[in-house]
Amino acid sequence: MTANGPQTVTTSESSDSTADAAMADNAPLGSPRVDDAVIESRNLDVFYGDDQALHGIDMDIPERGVTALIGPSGCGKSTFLRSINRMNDLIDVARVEGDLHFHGKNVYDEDVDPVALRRKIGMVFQKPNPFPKSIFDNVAYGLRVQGKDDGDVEAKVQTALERAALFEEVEDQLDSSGLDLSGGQQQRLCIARAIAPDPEVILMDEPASALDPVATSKIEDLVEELAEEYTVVIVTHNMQQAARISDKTAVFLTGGNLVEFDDTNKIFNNPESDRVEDYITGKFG
Ligand SMILES: Nc1ncnc2c1ncn2[C@@H]1O[C@H](COP(=O)(O)OP(=O)(O)OP(=O)(O)O)[C@@H](O)[C@H]1O
Repeated sequence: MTANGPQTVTTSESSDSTADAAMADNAPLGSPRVDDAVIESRNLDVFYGDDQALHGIDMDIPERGVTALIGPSGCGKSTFLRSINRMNDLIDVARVEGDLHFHGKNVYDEDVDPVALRRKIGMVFQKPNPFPKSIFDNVAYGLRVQGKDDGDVEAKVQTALERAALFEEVEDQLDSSGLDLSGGQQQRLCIARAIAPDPEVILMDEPASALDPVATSKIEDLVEELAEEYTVVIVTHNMQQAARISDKTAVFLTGGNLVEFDDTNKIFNNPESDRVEDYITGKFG
């Protein structure tokens, strides 16, 4: 943890009844706990300076499948996503309290190396951001950082490009710049770059919002395929997209609260909360 990095207060093992009551008050509707959780958020608060962006987030993310984070602008979806692999460490004023467990280990413990963590929990951003390097070098980048630049690198690059549904389109131009690809291809290249180091979890922050409908549909198909092997957590503004591709949906609402978390079918067809129903049906956005 850097001097400017987030501070952590461990609260999940507290037996203090007041703390338990406070957590219960904040508990989202639906089924925030799952049996096969790979990520467990417990009473997670995130602050930017004096402003609190997330309040007591309590949520389990199951292994494999797609978990969608939805909600109006500014409700803290990206902040929560970045908390999972400690990308908020890179924001000087960000501070995290509470626990975020990955396979039972709090990622904010002092002995966790955030760089190693991000190899296990990769990230794809809203705007495709390939490096100004060749297609091959973009995908090989993570492997080289890991010191895995052995004889296997070519095979691993090919596998990652295949998994990202891009290999057939670029196999004759692996030495060309990644920046010469179309927007949709660039985003699939970024997905290939994220999966080359063989992560377990892929975080996606509105990965299709900068793309046209055809490229968006390819990304959606790809997300569903990847979810057979990886745990995918995706932020999206597009409710139809969340309904189409996710298994679980978390609804955050203004003020940084997780209001409801449940199976996607339940959230979209029969939510517990009236506010979630109003949001889903477009009464506010
Ligand atoms: N780097 C930052 N510094 C200060 N405040 C921030 C920072 N990033 C986000 N915030 C604030 O935290 C709150 C949550 O923002 P966040 O981007 O997580 O919301 P979001 O739901 O992902 O929004 P959007 O859908 O518009 O991307 C907002 O009030 C935002 O202004």
